[in-house]
Amino acid sequence: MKRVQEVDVVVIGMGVGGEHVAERLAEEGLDVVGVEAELVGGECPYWACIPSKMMIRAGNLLAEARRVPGMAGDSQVTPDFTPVAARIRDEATDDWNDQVAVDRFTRKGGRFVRSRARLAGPGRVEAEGEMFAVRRAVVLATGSRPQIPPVPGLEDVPYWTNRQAISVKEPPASLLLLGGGAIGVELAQAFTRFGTAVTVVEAMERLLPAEEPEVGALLAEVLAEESVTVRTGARATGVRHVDHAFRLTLESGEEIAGQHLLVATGRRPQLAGLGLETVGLDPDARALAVDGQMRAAPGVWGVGDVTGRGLFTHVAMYQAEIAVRDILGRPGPEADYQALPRVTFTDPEVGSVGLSEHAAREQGLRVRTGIARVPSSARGWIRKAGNNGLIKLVEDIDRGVLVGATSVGPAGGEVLYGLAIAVQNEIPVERLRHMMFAYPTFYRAVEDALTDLGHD
Ligand SMILES: Cc1cc2nc3c(=O)[nH]c(=O)nc-3n(C[C@H](O)[C@H](O)[C@H](O)COP(=O)(O)OP(=O)(O)OC[C@H]3O[C@@H](n4cnc5c(N)ncnc54)[C@H](O)[C@@H]3O)c2cc1C
Ligand SMILES: NC(=O)c1ccc[n+]([C@@H]2O[C@H](COP(=O)([O-])OP(=O)(O)OC[C@H]3O[C@@H](n4cnc5c(N)ncnc54)[C@H](O)[C@@H]3O)[C@@H](O)[C@H]2O)c1
Repeated sequence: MKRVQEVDVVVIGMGVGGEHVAERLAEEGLDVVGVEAELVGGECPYWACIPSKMMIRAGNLLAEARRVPGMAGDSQVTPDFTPVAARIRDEATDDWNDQVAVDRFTRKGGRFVRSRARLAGPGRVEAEGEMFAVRRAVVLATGSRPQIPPVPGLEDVPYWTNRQAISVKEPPASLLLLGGGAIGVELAQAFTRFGTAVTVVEAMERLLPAEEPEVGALLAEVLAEESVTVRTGARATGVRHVDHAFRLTLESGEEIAGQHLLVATGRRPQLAGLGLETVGLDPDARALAVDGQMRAAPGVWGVGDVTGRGLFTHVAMYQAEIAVRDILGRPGPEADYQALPRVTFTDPEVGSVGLSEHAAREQGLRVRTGIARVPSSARGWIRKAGNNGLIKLVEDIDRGVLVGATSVGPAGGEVLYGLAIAVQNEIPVERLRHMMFAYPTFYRAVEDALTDLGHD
């Protein structure tokens, strides 16, 4: 017979989403148990956002230094990955030790349990041989895991996921990257800048296929200029690992080789083994269905990647705050994803918000688009080397508001901010047209894109 302990809240999974809920509720004085099977903080600080952005920052420095000739003198760049790997170990992950995060939570009054937890009926959670009787809320924040495609042979070879790629001490001599999505393009560029021979194999017709088609075309050009081999519309039909090398066979019959193989073909919510059926939820669902207040079932809330909405840290944090409010019984707006922003941190950065032109048309909207190219703007022309980019706006003609926008450029993710405000707040396009745009900023290209609206 297990010991039963009464608590107010149990949070299962202490990634960015769960950690935020657990800390906030503990601060509010609730009796909170946080259960984490691996590291408190989850994927983002240890194997994802933060260390990958450290690699990217280092790669960007190399790229800027390589742009000096013809612009500001001479430069000779000798890449060295040692400081990058050291920064990831020392500053980002504390050598994959979460003690600081555990202490932060317990100092706020929470109780931490390192275990894999599961639901054991309404208001019941089992973890580390203990049973918790939960008075107020169970929060499911179990995140996502890599989705591995059914390529024959893949299960038998030592492929990498983001975890191994992030943990390297040296860049590989060559890398096959299966998947040209967010991870694929970010890491392809970061590694090529350190001398890795990278080949990206993307099944769809373009890189970042969920983004506007102009984005995939632009990124393919940028990556090709940096010696990345990009194979789009390419399906892998088999893989072997022979003599310390991976050999990937494509549908065409061609075989490509690399020292390592990184599989970055998407992620799927982590629901297996959670005991969802014990609270009347579908254990085979693709994602945890939640309402606008993050409720999944009576007494059960869900936040973060597990909900399948966006799979971004900022979405997990946004949902976490809504769940906290709701658990505390405080009123507030429901989750609203109409202006969900995304930024892929390539150079140029790819920012987008709301609907792509295709998605808007699929929804039956009458749309028109406007495009401006960053190199044609004053700031882009001044910048010269490394000035690739574009602004694309999608207007709902009937309402006269932007429903989507894309901003690619040297500061594409930051330029997105104004566009996100416009989409979120449905500011009339007519009013945007009469704003002043500081000269010569990158965001001034938005004015050109507004002028271009309707001139398709
Ligand atoms: C390479 C890479 C780069 C990324 N870069 C960015 C970026 O730049 N910006 C951005 O916004 N997003 C980025 N993301 C996405 C971001 O990492 C995720 O959206 C974010 O981590 C989701 O947080 P989460 O709390 O939902 O889940 P997670 O961070 O996955 O945390 C879930 C936690 O639950 C634990 N867990 C699971 N099951 C159980 C159980 N039964 N019991 C106990 N614990 C359990 C897991 O061990 C894990 O620690 C990136 C992802 C990857 C892979
Ligand atoms: N900057 C950021 O915010 C950032 C960066 C990295 C990752 N992430 C998050 O992590 C998640 C996972 O990243 P990801 O790049 O793995 O997923 P993704 O969904 O962004 O891209 C996966 C890509 O793999 C392709 N693909 C799928 N099966 C394939 C196959 N068999 N062969 C070849 N290509 C195939 C898809 O068409 C897609 O382009 C993303 O959805 C994103 O939410 C965010």
